[in-house]
Amino acid sequence: MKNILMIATGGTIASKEGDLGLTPAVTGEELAASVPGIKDICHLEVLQLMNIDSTNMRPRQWLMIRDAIMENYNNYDGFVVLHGTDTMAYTAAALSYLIQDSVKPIVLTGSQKPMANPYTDAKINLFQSILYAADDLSCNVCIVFNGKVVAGTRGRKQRTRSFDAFDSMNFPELAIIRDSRIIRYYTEERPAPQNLKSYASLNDRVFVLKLTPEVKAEIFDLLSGHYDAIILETFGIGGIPEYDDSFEKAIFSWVDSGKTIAVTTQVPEEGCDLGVYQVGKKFSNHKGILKSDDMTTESIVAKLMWILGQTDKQDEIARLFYREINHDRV
Ligand SMILES: NC(=O)C[C@H](N)C(=O)O
Repeated sequence: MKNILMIATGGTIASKEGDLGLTPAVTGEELAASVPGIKDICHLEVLQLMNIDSTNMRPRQWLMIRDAIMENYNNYDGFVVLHGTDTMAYTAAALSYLIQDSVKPIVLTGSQKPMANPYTDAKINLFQSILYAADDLSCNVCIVFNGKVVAGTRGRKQRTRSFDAFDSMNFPELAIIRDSRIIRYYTEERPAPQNLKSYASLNDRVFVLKLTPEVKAEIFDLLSGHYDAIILETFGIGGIPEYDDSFEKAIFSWVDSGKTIAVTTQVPEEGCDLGVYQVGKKFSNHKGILKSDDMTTESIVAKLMWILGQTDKQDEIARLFYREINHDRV
């Protein structure tokens, strides 16, 4: 029987109604005890790492989760991280970069309703996550939620209330789970155990700038003292205003000074291509401007924090950015 470590971090799944609203209060042990059938699948142990709403989850907590997994890596066959849904896509992406080529699955899950709610989705999500983590064919970082298995770099919280909270963006779901049956849509290449790579540093000076009509390019100057990288969410497939030259100047001087910029789109699906319209093309081949193609913004944030935690050399930043990791870009 497989040994699975469940790492509890909080979220709605662990929440109770208090005077000020829902807040995490239930332990991982109590959550596991609420779900029938776990003993038939695996031997489960629980580590209570923190108990927070994922709104309060930051890179320092991503590193704590990463450390908990790496410290226990040799003693378990798989890991389930209980996590709030609001920032789960960021954490799943961050873990995808911090722990690469893991033959042992690292599964994130949570719920839209607390475990104690009579109509909760917590039991099935927890059960199916453990089932997936204990399956021989599972590997790498993923989200298991509402019967879907989504690669850790492709998740997005798309709905605030429904049980179907997560979608897999611009990439097929890896599998679906119906009751206790895993139906795989995608055969993952299983990494060789000796190829496991883990990283322990992040640079959190990464900012997402969404273009809106009339936003001022001076924002780049205001950001430069605080951030090393900007992720620019352009219009459509890659439009950047050219009614004057302010954006061109701001963007070129940002990258020419050695800082990082990754260009993406604010449209949720199908990705970015700066080369299509005149309003993007001049940025498409300028040295240092990174093209995000079909990556999610959550993954770009985590990837740049990981890359800038390893290097500040522009060529190396580009090399790592364009390397496909856990299906983050095709
Ligand atoms: N459904 C949830 O888990 C939402 C909660 N606010 C969290 O992200 O921690």
